[in-house]
Amino acid sequence: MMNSDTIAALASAPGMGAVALVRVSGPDAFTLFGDSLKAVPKSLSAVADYPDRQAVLARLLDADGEIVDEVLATCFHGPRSFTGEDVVELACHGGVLVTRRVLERLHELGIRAASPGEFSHRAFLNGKMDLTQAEAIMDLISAQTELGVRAAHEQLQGKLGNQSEQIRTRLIELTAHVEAYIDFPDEDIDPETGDELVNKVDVILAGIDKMLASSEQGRIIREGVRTVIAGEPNAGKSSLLNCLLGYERAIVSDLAGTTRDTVEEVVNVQGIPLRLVDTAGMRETEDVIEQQGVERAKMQLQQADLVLEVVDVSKPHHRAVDAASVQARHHILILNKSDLGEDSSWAEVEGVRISCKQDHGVDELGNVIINELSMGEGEWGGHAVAINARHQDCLKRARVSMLAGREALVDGVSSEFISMDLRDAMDSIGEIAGRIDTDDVLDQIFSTFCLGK
Ligand SMILES: Nc1nc2c(c(=O)[nH]1)N(C=O)[C@@H](CNc1ccc(C(=O)N[C@@H](CCC(=O)O)C(=O)O)cc1)CN2
Ligand SMILES: Nc1nc2c(ncn2[C@@H]2O[C@H](COP(=O)(O)OP(=O)(O)OP(=O)(O)O)[C@@H](O)[C@H]2O)c(=O)[nH]1
Ligand SMILES: [Mg+2]
Repeated sequence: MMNSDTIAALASAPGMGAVALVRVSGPDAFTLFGDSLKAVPKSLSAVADYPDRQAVLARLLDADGEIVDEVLATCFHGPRSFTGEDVVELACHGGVLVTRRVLERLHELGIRAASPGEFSHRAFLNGKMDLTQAEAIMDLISAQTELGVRAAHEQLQGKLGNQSEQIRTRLIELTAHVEAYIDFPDEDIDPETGDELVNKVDVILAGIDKMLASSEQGRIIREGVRTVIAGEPNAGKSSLLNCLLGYERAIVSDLAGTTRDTVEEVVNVQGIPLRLVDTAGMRETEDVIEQQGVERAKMQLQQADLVLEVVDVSKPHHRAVDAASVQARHHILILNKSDLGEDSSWAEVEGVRISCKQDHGVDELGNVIINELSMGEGEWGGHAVAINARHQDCLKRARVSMLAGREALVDGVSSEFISMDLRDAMDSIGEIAGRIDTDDVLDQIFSTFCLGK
């Protein structure tokens, strides 16, 4: 069992900062130090005697008794620690060489290097947090916007895990009710009870659907919206990218065909991360390099969540982006260069009128984007917890089982079969908080964590 090892890793960023934090966790976290960690206060001889959760000035010594580093050591006596095991945290001097020496010394003492996510994995196995909370830690670290941080914090507090557990509790009650009939094979579920059970199924299904409804928001918060700026050459696509970013990232010129390769940047629009991709203007061309640029633009269009199609509103109506080639669910037409006056052919056309040159209408465009994505405070701000792809998969499977169970109920199928569907649903829901996952699944989830977590 992995938990018999005592492990160590750098918890802070490597090679940076004045102080680096090295975490040691495991059953022998205190004893393995032996005489190698010498507290400055003479009254403290063994690490196990250090006062719980108090920083102690100490010297880490090598095999010859030479100083490896002067550290502040803090002991957390299990189970009251992050992992639930005995933990020693060493606040060392920062710097690549010092921290490397400290880790090497720990390995000499029999403390193994932790793998990515191993601390969180242990915390999970020791019941310190559920799987959604463990996932929230990584979301928190990789959050790109305030909203991302807020959503991760809510999940870390257990909101999502509680929601799924609530559904699971309802399911347990319902299953018990259905299974009460199994012991009496001659007794069918009477119609009145049948209706009552169907209602209960529907309440549970509604709960599942409510959680599922946050999946797009979840993906947007965690990964950002793949936003592709496309249109004909010279329409002002690169100007729009620069406008949204607030600095001159891409080359802008009055020559059609300026942008060749795609240019990618992340921009924060009202708390929502947009992964902006500026592309080459779409046109038939003899230029081989430009042709490749246009090919790349087309490829980007196929992967987009949101397409910002830019046209030059001062010129006669023409659209280079073939609407049929856009698979994105969200598509916004941007009528740029409104400062030059609008050609009458655009009069009836709906879209957002802006001028990148005068920085006019760009804030309004932000509002339109947020509305288009249903990410406004009103729609979204109230319940900042959003599910990830794994949760979505569990919920979808639960949904399928619930629908099968519902059908069986309505058809008056024997309660044994109904109960099997309900139990499948229960298992799928349980996977969200990590109740019944196999070691393989857990290893896979935690291996995506960063080292030291
Ligand atoms: N120095 C340090 N800072 C850190 C962490 C850490 O591990 N070490 N964390 C790592 O991510 C985060 C804090 N998370 C933590 C969560 C729980 C416990 C803990 O000791 N829990 C015990 C005691 C709770 C109590 O006081 O009652 C427990 O759950 O039993 C520690 C850190 C951020 N800052
Ligand atoms: N008057 C006016 N000119 C603009 C506006 N936006 C962009 N331009 C100008 O239009 C020209 C083309 O702008 P770009 O941003 O390079 O256009 P693009 O769509 O990226 O062009 P390609 O990369 O060649 O496909 C530049 O001279 C810009 O200064 C605008 O709102 N008003
Ligand atoms: Mg360009």
